[in-house]
Amino acid sequence: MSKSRLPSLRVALRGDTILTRPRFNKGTAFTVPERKAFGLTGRLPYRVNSLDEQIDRAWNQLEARETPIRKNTFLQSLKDQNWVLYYALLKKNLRELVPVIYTPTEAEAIANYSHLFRRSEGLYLTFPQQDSMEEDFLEQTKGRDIQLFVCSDAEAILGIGDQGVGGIGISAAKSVIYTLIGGMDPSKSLAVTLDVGTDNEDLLNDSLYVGWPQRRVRGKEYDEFIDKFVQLVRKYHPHSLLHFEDFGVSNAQRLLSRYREAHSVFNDDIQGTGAVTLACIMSAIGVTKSKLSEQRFVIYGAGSAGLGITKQLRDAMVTTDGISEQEANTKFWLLDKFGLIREALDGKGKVRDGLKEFLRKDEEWVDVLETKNKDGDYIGLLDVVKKVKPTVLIGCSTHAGAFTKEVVEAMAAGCDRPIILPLSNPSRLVEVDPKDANDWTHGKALLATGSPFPPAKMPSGKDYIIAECNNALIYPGLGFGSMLAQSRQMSDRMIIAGAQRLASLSPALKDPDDALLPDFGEAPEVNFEVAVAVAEQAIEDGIAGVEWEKEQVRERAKEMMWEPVYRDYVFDVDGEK
Ligand SMILES: NC(=O)C1=CN([C@@H]2O[C@H](COP(=O)(O)OP(=O)(O)OC[C@H]3O[C@@H](n4cnc5c(N)ncnc54)[C@H](O)[C@@H]3O)[C@@H](O)[C@H]2O)C=CC1
Ligand SMILES: CC(=O)C(=O)O
Ligand SMILES: [Mg+2]
Repeated sequence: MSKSRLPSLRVALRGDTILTRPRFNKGTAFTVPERKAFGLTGRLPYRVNSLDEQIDRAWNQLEARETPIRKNTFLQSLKDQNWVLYYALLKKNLRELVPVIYTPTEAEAIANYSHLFRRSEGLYLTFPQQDSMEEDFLEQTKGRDIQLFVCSDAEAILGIGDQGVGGIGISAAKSVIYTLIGGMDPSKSLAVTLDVGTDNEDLLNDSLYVGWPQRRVRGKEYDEFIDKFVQLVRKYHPHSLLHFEDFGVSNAQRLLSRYREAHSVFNDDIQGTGAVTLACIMSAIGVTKSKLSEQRFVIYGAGSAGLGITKQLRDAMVTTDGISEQEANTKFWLLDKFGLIREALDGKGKVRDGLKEFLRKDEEWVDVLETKNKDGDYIGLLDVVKKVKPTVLIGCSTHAGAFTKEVVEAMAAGCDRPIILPLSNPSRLVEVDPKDANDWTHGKALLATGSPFPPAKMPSGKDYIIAECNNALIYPGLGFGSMLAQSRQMSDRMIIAGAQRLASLSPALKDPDDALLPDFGEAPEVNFEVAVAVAEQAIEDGIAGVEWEKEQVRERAKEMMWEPVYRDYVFDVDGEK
């Protein structure tokens, strides 16, 4: 997919300034004529390096750091110095380094944000400073063609909860993935933290905490603060994509519904996770040779991800199998902290609004309740698995180890090839180690996890590759496709088109013993295909903002993709800075 040589870039910065701007800095790769033109001859050692040589040196330095978190901080520094080198190094070692800059290691970096802090990145919008929000916003965005904002209020970072201002880490990591895997020009995206305080006691009591050390603002004040930010995005960058990440469950769906008609808004935990899980399930039912509507789904953890997955699967079932929405709803059993979500819990503050469509009838559970003592009306996962005999079990609960041996064995007793997706991140929060699920089901389970895991062993001795069912395998393509088509919305049809394209690339389609999803090492090629499908769908549905035709999508996508290669620079006082 590599492009032919790019035209020279006219740059207005020189001397120390160009060396300290990661977008332009090439370090020892500045050529002799560039060193002369930009006042760098005396500022750099003699030898001119190629990008490959720089990658080798950076890799050696990285290898010398022994722990993942130290590698993460090294890479963070490299990103602050030289974007081309940073992305080229990551691209060359994608499978090894994505876990270092994303889940699981980024969770540790975020949890220690204030202690590891070296340099700011992105846009910090803080509740008590909202009077200057427009000014602060324009300071970083004026004159820039920002096409993507990735924002978080950090209430539910991965599975590690409220991380206050450290949430900038997830916005930044998700932005990096957009570039690395989706081909997004990093100068056209901005990571944003919406610091509305934190309810994390450890952070509130930490004298080194760098965020606003107050309890979280909620209700009307919160909504107004978020709205102020969204309106700035709409006013100054009407064609941008606004990506919401790791908001708390009480706000995530609400904000998505509020803004999705008005702007191209995307909630990754709801829609991205729904899309990648749909693709994974489509691949798994290809192996079991059954239809979506023939599955019985147990979803453990009915928060943003759980509900996003449920709705995505339900909608796909209606579209692909032609059943009614009402009938499709009956294929799901959702559990949350209070156990199975059923009628008796409704009205007691135990069922969130979005879940009401999926309430199970109490009368179905009379026999199970009879086996419990008088006050015990908690219907847990094992009860549900034994009675429902699910074909699919999905975990997005943050409850480590919830899929016990008993649960997994009960599931395997109820169907031939149980589809088990413990999706909670980071790795330590996984509902079941896939190796155990594989052993307990004698290699019958079809497995995928949210963070990377090593292969399991099939009874034949063959490796079973554990697919990584993480929204990062699809959201860069969804976002890139939407931006490419300048779509006014990220529609459900665009998301389904992306998920179908991803599913069509699954290794398990060719070999049922292979992984349920493509390897992360192939994520750039896979996301390119997803982006093409998404843009084609937007054009077909008449919601794209471009003049060109569906047949041109592929070519346009190639032209728009950013690649980590050095361009030749020409000094020009009116050039870029
Ligand atoms: N693989 C992937 O692509 C993704 C994975 N996730 C992971 O899924 C998990 C949940 O994320 P979100 O949905 O964003 O969080 P969330 O906070 O919106 O949802 C978590 C839900 O689990 C419930 N829960 C907590 N303890 C439980 C228990 N013991 N039993 C049953 N339910 C319980 C909570 O009440 C809540 O409703 C996290 O670990 C996150 O990292 C989230 C998004 C994408
Ligand atoms: C992957 C992701 O978005 C999460 O764990 O929250
Ligand atoms: Mg997330």
